[in-house]
Amino acid sequence: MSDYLSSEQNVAVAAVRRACKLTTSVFNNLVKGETLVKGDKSPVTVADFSAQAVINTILLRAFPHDPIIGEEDASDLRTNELLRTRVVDLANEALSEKPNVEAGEEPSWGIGQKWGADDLLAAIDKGNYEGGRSGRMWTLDPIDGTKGFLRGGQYAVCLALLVDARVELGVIGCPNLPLDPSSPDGARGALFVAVRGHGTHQLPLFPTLSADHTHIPLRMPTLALSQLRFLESVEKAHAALDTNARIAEVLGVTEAPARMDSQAKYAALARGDGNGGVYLRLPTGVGYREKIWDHAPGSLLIEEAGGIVSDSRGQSLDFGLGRTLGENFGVVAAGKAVHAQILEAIKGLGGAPGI
Ligand SMILES: Nc1ncnc2c1ncn2[C@@H]1O[C@H](COP(=O)(O)OS(=O)(=O)O)[C@@H](OP(=O)(O)O)[C@H]1O
Ligand SMILES: [Mg+2]
Ligand SMILES: [Mg+2]
Ligand SMILES: [Mg+2]
Repeated sequence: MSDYLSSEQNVAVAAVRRACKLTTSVFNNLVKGETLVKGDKSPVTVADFSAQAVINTILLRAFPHDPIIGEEDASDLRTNELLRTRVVDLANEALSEKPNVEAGEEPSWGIGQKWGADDLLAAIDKGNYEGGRSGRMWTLDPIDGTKGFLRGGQYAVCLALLVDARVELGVIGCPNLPLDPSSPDGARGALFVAVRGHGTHQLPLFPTLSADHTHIPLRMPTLALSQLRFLESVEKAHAALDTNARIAEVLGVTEAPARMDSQAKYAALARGDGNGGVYLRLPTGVGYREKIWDHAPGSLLIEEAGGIVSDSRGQSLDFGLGRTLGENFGVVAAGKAVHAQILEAIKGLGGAPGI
């Protein structure tokens, strides 16, 4: 582990691990009937709320002055007692487990104890920061790929530290991603840590041996255009998948795309899984603004593994505009050898929705 941001790395890794243990156990005991419908119609589960309660509780005790931009807020919990009780119990189960000293956990982070409902709801609501261009702030997506989570597919618990609108630390827990991409049916649960200037590393999400704390460096493979396989969203509403197919044709990419929910796509790309080579997320043309917690940690995973991330027009992602990426549209994440050619191909399709 690099010395730069070492205490932030320790705290973020511990918080993400505890949240992933919680989401895994919620899934195993699921519970499909407990899905809520939010105003935006996206499914929100007890796991989202309790994972945000766990991570924010830890961040608030470890770094009391850092604001947090989190996806969820506690308003549904204030009016729904059954849901509130479930979330409080789940969060406390995850928080009260005694600190794992070998993994660097400390009691002063609010772990090894139980918290009251008021404290936990307040912790969730601490994720309401508006963001901005200066200072330190965390972004949190307690479950990215909610739909993937519910269908037993890929999802990710995603945390990032921004300093003056630049991502300096990204931590992503992927409970359902194979630890070793060459054995897709082997052990699942991978944790990814990227630190600006210090690379992207992988380690087991649920360590059992001391050796499991060893960070393994990741480097994106150099692939030619003809070798690429597109990584893309599962949900048609989230990206213009038809346009991806046209771009594949223009570029001579013949492999069928791999569809995967969540920022697990960035992790798989950073690791070079199945000759990924590019993650293409083109806007669907409905004016959707991407949320910063959906891309902050993932984009650093790619940059620190040697790749390039931009929007679909070639602009850098701007994390300093608030809770959304503002005038950035879509995302193109790819290896250095092919990123520019992919942007050219997108430009060539000028009339496609949202481009
Ligand atoms: N219309 C639209 N366009 C683009 N993106 C959207 C849109 N609506 C939602 N979202 C965000 O997509 C996040 C899910 O990530 P993915 O698209 O990579 O996964 S998947 O397609 O759902 O499988 C998802 O994150 P979670 O809500 O955390 O699951 C959303 O923030
Ligand atoms: Mg959501
Ligand atoms: Mg998300
Ligand atoms: Mg989410």
